[in-house]
Amino acid sequence: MAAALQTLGGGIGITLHWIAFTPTIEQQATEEQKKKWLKLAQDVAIVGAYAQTEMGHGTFVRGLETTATYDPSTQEFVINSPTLTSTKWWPGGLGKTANHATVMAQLYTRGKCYGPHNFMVQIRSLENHQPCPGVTLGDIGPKMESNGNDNGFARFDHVRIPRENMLMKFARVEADGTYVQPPSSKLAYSNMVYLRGTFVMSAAQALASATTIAVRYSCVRRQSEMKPGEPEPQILEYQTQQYKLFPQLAAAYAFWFASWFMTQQHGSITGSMEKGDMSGLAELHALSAGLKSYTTAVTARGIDVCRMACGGHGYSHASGLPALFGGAAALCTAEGENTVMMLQTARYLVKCFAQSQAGKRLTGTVAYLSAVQPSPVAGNRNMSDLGTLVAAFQHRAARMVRHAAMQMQGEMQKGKAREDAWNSCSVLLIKAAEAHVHSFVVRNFAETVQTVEVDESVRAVLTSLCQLYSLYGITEHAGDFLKDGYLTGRDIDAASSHLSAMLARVRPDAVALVDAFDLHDKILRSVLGRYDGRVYEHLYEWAKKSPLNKSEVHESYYKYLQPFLKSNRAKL
Ligand SMILES: CCCCC/C=C/C(=O)SCCNC(=O)CCNC(=O)[C@H](O)C(C)(C)COP(=O)(O)OP(=O)(O)OC[C@H]1O[C@@H](n2cnc3c(N)ncnc32)[C@H](O)[C@@H]1OP(=O)(O)O
Ligand SMILES: Cc1cc2nc3c(=O)[nH]c(=O)nc-3n(C[C@H](O)[C@H](O)[C@H](O)COP(=O)(O)OP(=O)(O)OC[C@H]3O[C@@H](n4cnc5c(N)ncnc54)[C@H](O)[C@@H]3O)c2cc1C
Repeated sequence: MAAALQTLGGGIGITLHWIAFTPTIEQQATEEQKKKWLKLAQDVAIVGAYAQTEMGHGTFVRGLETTATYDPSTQEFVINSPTLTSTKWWPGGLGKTANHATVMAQLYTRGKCYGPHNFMVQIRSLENHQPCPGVTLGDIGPKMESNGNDNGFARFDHVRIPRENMLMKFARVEADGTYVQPPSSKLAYSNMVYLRGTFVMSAAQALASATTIAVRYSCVRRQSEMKPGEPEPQILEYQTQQYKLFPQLAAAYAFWFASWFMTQQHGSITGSMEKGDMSGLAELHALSAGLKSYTTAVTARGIDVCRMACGGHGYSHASGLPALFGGAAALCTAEGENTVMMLQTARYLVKCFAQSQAGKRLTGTVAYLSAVQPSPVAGNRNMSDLGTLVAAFQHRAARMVRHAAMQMQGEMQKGKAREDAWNSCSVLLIKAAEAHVHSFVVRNFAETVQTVEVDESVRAVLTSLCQLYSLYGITEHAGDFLKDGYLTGRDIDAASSHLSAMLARVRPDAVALVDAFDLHDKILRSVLGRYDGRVYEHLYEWAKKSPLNKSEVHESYYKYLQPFLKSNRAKL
């Protein structure tokens, strides 16, 4: 559902009801509260927004200014927006659609602040949809994309809600105002972890859509002469076109497989957390934050590569690519800005590295950090072997994590405070965390293709795609692999020539590989990416529907151009 809604460009008022509001009830409400709100939400008898971000703070959740102050005399919370910057700003559907919102606010009880917690607040009347007393609501105005979604603002003027409206699955406030701690203070953020995980699938779907459009169009479009006098070839025959598109196609597959892993990991770790075992929370957070950041960033860049690969027609809204880009750009910022998210992954990696140095054997997605040897053994590597490629990515990531962590340690030994050392190493840390996530995506891709049992030929083509993805990553980041001599210049040359071979090998299957995404024309909404390939006829039909073509002579002619031309002619 989440990915399907985001395919609509994250673009309708009810999107956040499904992807954030309802899951927040599922994850943060007690059984009693679920009985009250979950069915209403599932049946859309109430419509909700997820109201966390404020005008002044999005990233720094601890810095939110909205307050929820408990009043034991009435057993109510008072929700208040004390400053302009505390105005809730951005939540999807908040402006005009929602009549309820889960509101993240600083919880005060018995004079003490316990940090951000979630509260269920009714914001509009269920009778006439007018804002409830004390609530000011509105839309924040046009955005880069997703303008069918009324991202909104909300201000609360001492709005009273019953005590039972605090989502109390983890933390509680008793009737007398006693605060009961949750098993982990970060459980109030569990819905963000969930949503970040779903963004990985949204990224995969967006990149799959863009590559479907660009690969299909590249088979329809013919341009130039490859050999003098011969018919114009399909532009997909040009190696440079394949080099633009096939790495994006491979990344779309890699991200689907990563999203499957993420979903499975989320289910298994949250299952353990339900039983009181919180040990997987840090890894789940680090993995979801890093994957969200990496996949959405690569997707946004990849969609733009697809746009340019479609030449002039790619720039037209008829291609569907500008809208896809706008949607992917939102994924880079929403649900945790990408740099900030990658730094969270780096934070986890630095901790794991320190544990490994102290002799602890690491497990899960970071196990390789203790297994990889710091001193590389150079040699003639078989750069078409998937095992070799996976090992190379792990070595690169382990070296970069070690380098960033040691650099930080060095700065601290020279007397810098930890926070200052962190900031001055944060570019290195980001790169190390990206290398870690990249290495995870490669390994997961390689492991997934090995499990394909249905058909030998399907496994073969997916293996080629996985090799292509890995070799492209190595040639793009050659310096990282060469730095400590793990790969040699000859290895990189071998990687480049294997990559060229893979481009040629994937070419005959390229259309089948995008058709396999099974994206209906109604979902793609692209003239260039039509399944039937009838691009030119439909481009002409599409243009005829342009609002400027409603009349033969546009009204602006009579208003501006005609008098202007007349006066110019009179001067002659
Ligand atoms: C396009 C269509 C749909 C769009 C839908 C969009 C919806 C939204 O955008 S909803 C709003 C989303 N907002 C965010 O995602 C806010 C991002 N910020 C944060 O999540 C956090 O504040 C933070 C990750 C930036 C951390 O803040 P910080 O104040 O520096 O650290 P804390 O004191 O809060 O954390 C200390 C400790 O806890 C770990 N941690 C942080 N978050 C989580 C988490 N979700 N789960 C588990 N653990 C978490 C953090 O790593 C620290 O760990 P230690 O290193 O062990 O101390
Ligand atoms: C399309 C869209 C939909 C959204 N929907 C919702 C919604 O439904 N509900 C909701 O509550 N919110 C929503 N948001 C808000 C969104 O969650 C925030 O915009 C996002 O978390 C980023 O926070 P920010 O705007 O404060 O960015 P900022 O943190 O101000 O980022 C600005 C810059 O500062 C940098 N920066 C900030 N902190 C650090 C740091 N610690 N270290 C290094 N660099 C840093 C960032 O990397 C970035 O370059 C939405 C946003 C968008 C764009």
